Amino acid sequence: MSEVSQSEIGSFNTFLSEGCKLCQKGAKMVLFVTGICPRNCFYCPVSHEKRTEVVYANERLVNSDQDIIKEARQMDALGTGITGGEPLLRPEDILHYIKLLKDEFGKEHHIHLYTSLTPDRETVGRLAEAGLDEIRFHPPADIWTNIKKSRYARSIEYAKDYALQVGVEVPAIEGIDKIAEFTRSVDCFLNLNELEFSDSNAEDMKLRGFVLENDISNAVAGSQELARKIIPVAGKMHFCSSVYKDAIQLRERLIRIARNTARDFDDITDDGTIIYGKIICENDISMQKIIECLREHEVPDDMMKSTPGGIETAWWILEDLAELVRQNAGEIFIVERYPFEKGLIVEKIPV
Ligand SMILES: C[S@@+](CC[C@H](N)C(=O)[O-])C[C@H]1O[C@@H](n2cnc3c(N)ncnc32)[C@H](O)[C@@H]1O
Ligand code: SF4
Repeated sequence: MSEVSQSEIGSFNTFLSEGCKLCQKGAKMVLFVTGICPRNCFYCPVSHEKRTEVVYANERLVNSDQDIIKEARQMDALGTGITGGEPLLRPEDILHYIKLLKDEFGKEHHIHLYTSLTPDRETVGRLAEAGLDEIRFHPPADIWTNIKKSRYARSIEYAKDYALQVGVEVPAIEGIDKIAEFTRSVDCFLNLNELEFSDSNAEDMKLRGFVLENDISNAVAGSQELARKIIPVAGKMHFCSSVYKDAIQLRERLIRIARNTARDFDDITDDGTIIYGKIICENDISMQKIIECLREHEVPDDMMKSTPGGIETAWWILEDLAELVRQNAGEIFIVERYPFEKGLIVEKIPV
């Protein structure tokens, strides 16, 4: 057995694909291409609203190529994971997006694709030629016992012929021992996701007797243990825990966005949110008076910004000058919010 590395929050692996390494740094953009899918996995996490012909780059609804480029720039993405629904229902769109991202960000921008289909040699060749770096197959659970004789085995061989990094990615449920034997025999990596409850699958999962592991995540009890059991038979494997996915990857992505978009006076927290001071001004005259007051106290112009209805500055400047500013201001606050344009406010503390 290869050496197993573990994180303190449940993930472990003997191998990490390039796509996973970038995802762990929060440097992968998620490009969701069509919510339509011909499969019917009982554990499907795709929300009912998204099961239509939509494209999202992270949480941004995509109406044009520029939306994708903007989102990738905002988070300073080093790569993209293309997911769905079933993205290969839209092969021409996928080829277009791969070329778009490679043209814009260079060959080094790493792209991986999820699919539950079994593309033929020509399709795999076109994906590879467009620049795809990694492909992860998701065979439905009812064929796991016969996977060696399935079309997945063929598609995996095509992908290897075209020098793609190839893996199988499935949730850790009963039957993964068959998948582990298979991935070892064809020498591709195996990614196991800790099975999770979501709004879209909760009813089906409860009916099948699945229960939550604890109160702090959506993880299903027993999924992690199943994954641990197959470490000795799996070759190159990685188990991604629910907490890891939610807590660490999201936090790393927020921190990247914050570093890329924060103004000189924003403080970035360890959670990837930003903190600043906000002065509400009742009219233009009071705004002007406050700007003059800040300047008199040697606050440089790049440490304050006029916004509709107010002025934003560093939280510590606001605290220092609170008594002076208050004479002309409406309310004054310290604000913590997500680092996007119009990002959700986490907390607003009156000063
Ligand atoms: C969300 S799917 C998206 C791409 C595509 N629809 C597919 O299933 O391959 C990506 C991966 O998520 C995992 N997955 C699906 N449902 C899950 C669930 N309820 N809990 C944890 N992982 C899940 C599967 O391992 C799958 O390969
Ligand atoms: S293949 Fe993916 S999108 Fe399709 S039903 Fe299964 S989990 Fe959902």
